[in-house]
Amino acid sequence: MANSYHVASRICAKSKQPSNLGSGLGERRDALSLEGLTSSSERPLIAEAKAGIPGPERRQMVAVVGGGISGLRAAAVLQRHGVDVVVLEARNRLGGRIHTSRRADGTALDIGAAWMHETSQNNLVKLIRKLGIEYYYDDGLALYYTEQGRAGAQFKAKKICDEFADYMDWFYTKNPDAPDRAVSEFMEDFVSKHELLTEDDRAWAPQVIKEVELWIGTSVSQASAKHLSYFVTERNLYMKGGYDRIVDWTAATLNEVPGAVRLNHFVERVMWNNEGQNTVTFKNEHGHGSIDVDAVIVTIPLGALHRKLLAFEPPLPASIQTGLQQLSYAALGKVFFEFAEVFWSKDNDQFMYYPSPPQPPEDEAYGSSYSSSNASTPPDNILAYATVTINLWIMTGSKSLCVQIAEPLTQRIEAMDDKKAVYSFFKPLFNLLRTEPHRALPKLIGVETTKWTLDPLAGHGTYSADKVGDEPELLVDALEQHKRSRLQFAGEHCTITANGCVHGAFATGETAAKNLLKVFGVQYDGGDLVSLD
Ligand SMILES: Cc1cc2nc3c(=O)[nH]c(=O)nc-3n(C[C@H](O)[C@H](O)[C@H](O)COP(=O)(O)OP(=O)(O)OC[C@H]3O[C@@H](n4cnc5c(N)ncnc54)[C@H](O)[C@@H]3O)c2cc1C
Repeated sequence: MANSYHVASRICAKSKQPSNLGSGLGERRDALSLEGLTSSSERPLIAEAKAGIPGPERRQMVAVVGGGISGLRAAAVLQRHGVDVVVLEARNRLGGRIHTSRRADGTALDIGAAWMHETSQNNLVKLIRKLGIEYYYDDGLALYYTEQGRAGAQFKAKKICDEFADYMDWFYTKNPDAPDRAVSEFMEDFVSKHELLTEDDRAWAPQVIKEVELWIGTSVSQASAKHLSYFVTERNLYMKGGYDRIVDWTAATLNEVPGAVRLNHFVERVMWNNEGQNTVTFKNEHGHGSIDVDAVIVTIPLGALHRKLLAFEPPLPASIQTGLQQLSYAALGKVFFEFAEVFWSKDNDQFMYYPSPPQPPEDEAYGSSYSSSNASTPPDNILAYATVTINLWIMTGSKSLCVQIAEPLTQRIEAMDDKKAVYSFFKPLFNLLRTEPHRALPKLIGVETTKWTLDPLAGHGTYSADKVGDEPELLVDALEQHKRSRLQFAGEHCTITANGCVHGAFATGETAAKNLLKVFGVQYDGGDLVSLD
């Protein structure tokens, strides 16, 4: 997630079934009740829309594959310009990787996106007041922890990470053709050559840089040094009132048109060409069906495209295929723990934990301030990983913590069904977060784990990430080359600016719609409150 930060201070199987796996914590079944029409009744509807008026005055019909924020925005912009749209969404809800779970009292809990990032440039912020959405800027100071407890002076290692990020940026600007390297490898090199660092600095800076794992969703041993965006200045706005409010606003005009939004429609195949005869085949509860349209916008996640969840006939242009391959997909996980009492600091928005440096050989260890444990192997529990724990007591008023983790740990934890085992794994972290007078941890009320990595409709992950060797601009360049095509793509992976983010995805939906308006010869109206230009 190049230009954003998910925590705080800082992109066929024809027979594949829709899984409707909810990515955790229950699907929202009630919000949109439009059930898919049967394939037999769809055909006359579409045929009606396309029939009769030849030439430019005939209304165009666009199929949007996927009802996440990018697909909904694309469809809404086209609809506003008089284009007929049909959004085909495989799940029983809209929003995709925006998924708000609501309690009986209305309290919102976001299982997917939870923050608006880059708030100074993010036009979606304008919807906060307009829609009266409760929000919280989590600018409060974080507390830092290591295996030994609350962190001390060694956390000037954070400043060394800032210096390292500056250095990487400068290095690749000066040497654009230098080979890409893993962030962790580059960091080891940096600290070993830096003459003015102490032993502590050299040991801890590579641990502290792991904090970026919680923004990008992948480990520093996989992350690209060349493309790492390291942001520490932006503000982040927590969507206390629930991100689904933004989805509902985006989908509002679509929901007014019967048949424009079809849930439980799993698209299997897109047959496309640039002459205007495009066909989308799908599966729903009634069986298989197809829709003939003038153009198609595909918004399924990058991870789903990688796994060929959807077939294209003819195959995609080579440049788009290459672009898709040269961008990776990552997995941020969230684990929610509810307790009977708040035993952690009520004053801090979040708690950052850094794992101990690897133990040096015995004869070098004397006098060092590495791990207090004598184990030469890291513990097989949460203390071996960098985590950020979100204080939901402050955010939502619930006696809950949300621990955010990155791959490969995300896959491991999300595959665990035994909640007791999950709690045991995380307990050492909670012991560190205890404040007086809590000598023992209070009763655990509940544990919930996200399931994005088990979800084919989310591409078995959460958002795009630049891993070593990736060339993220290739996909964006390829999409630009094909901007007059009747097959468009949108989604968080289709942008460099704000990629991986809700506002980035939203903007790509608008861009895909504008591209098709040009193809159709329809004048763009200049945009609305939240348009980028
Ligand atoms: C855990 C997590 C935390 C995040 N945190 C943040 C955050 O704090 N801030 C932020 O800005 N962003 C965050 N993001 C990223 C953000 O949620 C996404 O970038 C954005 O929602 C993606 O929107 P999209 O339209 O590109 O894709 P999606 O929302 O994934 O929409 C694609 C849709 O296509 C559907 N689909 C898939 N296959 C088919 C098919 N064959 N037929 C029909 N439909 C199909 C899917 O069900 C889905 O609804 C987070 C994401 C996750 C998962």
